[in-house]
Amino acid sequence: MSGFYRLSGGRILDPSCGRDEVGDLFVADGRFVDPASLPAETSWEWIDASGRIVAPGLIDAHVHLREPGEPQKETIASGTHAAAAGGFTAVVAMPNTRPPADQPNTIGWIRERAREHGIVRVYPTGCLSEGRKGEKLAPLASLRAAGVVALTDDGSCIQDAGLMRRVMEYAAMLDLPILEHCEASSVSAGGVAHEGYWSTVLGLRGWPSLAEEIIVSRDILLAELTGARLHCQHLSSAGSVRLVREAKRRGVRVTAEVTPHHLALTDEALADYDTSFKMNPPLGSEADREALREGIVDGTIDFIASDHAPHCSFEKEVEFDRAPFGVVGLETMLAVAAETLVKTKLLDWPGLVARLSTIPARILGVPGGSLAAGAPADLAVIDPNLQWTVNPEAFLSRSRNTPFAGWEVQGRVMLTMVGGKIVWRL
Ligand SMILES: NC(=O)N[C@@H](CC(=O)O)C(=O)O
Ligand SMILES: [Zn+2]
Ligand SMILES: [Zn+2]
Repeated sequence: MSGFYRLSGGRILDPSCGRDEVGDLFVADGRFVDPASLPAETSWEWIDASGRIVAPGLIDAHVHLREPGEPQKETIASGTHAAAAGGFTAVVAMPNTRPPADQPNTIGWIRERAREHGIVRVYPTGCLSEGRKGEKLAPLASLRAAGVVALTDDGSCIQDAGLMRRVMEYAAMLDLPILEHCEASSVSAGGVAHEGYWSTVLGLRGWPSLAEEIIVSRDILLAELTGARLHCQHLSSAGSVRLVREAKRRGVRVTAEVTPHHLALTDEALADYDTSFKMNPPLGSEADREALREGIVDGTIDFIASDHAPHCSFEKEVEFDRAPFGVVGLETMLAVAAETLVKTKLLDWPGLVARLSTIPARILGVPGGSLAAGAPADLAVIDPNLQWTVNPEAFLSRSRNTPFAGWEVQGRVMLTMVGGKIVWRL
C-alpha cells in the first residue's frame, strides 16, 4: 500500500462540505484519514503545502484519449500523464475512437488498458449509436454492464429526433447520463468559424450558433418528455445558456459544461488563420463569451471540462479549412480557468474547485470531489500564485495543439495524488 502523508499548512478546500481552512490533511493507506484514529507513533512523510491550496483531485468529464486507434495523437498512458500534470485524478474518456467504443468488448479493452497504463482514473463512455452514425442504437444495456459512466456520440450527434427520443428512453431506464454534442449538422454544414463579423471579414465559412441551439432546445424537450439526464457538452453560445437556464427553472434534468477556451477566447483570435484556434464548436463572439462566464458563475453551466482533443501537428499545419477541429487542454485548464474566472473576481477558489471537481463528480456519478476521511486520497496541491508561461513543447501530452502557447498565466499544480500515490510533482 501507499505511505502515510501529512500535507501541512495548506489552505484545505473541500467544496463538498464547505470546508475552507488552513491546516493539515492526512493520508494513510491510500485514503484520507483522521489522525486521531491512528496510533500516536504513526510516522508521517511531511509534504509542505504552506501558501498552497489542497483540493480534491480535479475531474475532467470530457477528454479524448484517442485509444484505441490513434496512438500517434495520444494514448491512455500519455493522456493520463498530461491529466496528472494538470491536477486531474480522473478523466471521462470520449468514445469517438477507432473503432468507436460502441461495443462492450471495446469498453473492456479500454478499462484493462487504463488499469495497466493509466496513472489517473479513467472512466469510459459508450456510443449512443452504432459506429456513431446516428442510424441505429448501440447496445446501451451491454455498454452499461461493461462499465460505462455515460453515453455520447461526441464529435457529432444523432440528428434523427425520433431515434434520439428512443435513446433517451433507454438512457432514462438505465439511469445513465447522455453527454450531448449539440450540433445540427445541416446548419453547421461546411462551417469552420462562428458565423458573424469575423467569419465575414476573414472569408471563412460560417457556423451559426443556431446549429447548437436547435439541438439544445430539441434535447431539452426530449429530456422533459422522457426523464432522461441530459448533459450538454462544450456550450458555446449565449442562446444555449439562455435555453439551459430556462429549462432548469422549469425543473428539466439538464446540466451543461463549458471549456476554458470558450471562456477565455473569442472568434477574433482567428484573425491569423491559426488552426490552433479551430475547434468544435467554434469560438463565439464577445457576447457569447460574456454569457458563458455569467452562466458558469450563476450555476446555469454546472462545470468546466477541457474537451482535450489532441491532433498531430502535420494535420493542423494545413489551410484553415482543412485542419481537424480540436485543441488540447488538460495541462492548461486550471491556469486558464483561474485567469478568466478567479483573477477577474467572477469566482473565488472554492467556487472554481467545485466546478473542476465536486460538481462533475456528482453529475457523472463517479467517486471523488471530496476530502472526507475514508474516501480514496485523490487530491491536487495548487500554487495559486506561481506564474508560468505555457510552453507546448513541455506538455506530457503527445500533441501540442493549444491555443494558449506563450500565455503568461498564474496558478499551477504542484502535486497530484491518486489513491494515496503521488503521480505528479513539479
Ligand atoms: N472538440 C473538437 O473540436 N474535436 C473533438 C470532437 C468533439 O469534441 O466534438 C475531437 O475528437 O477531435
Ligand atoms: Zn463535441
Ligand atoms: Zn469532445
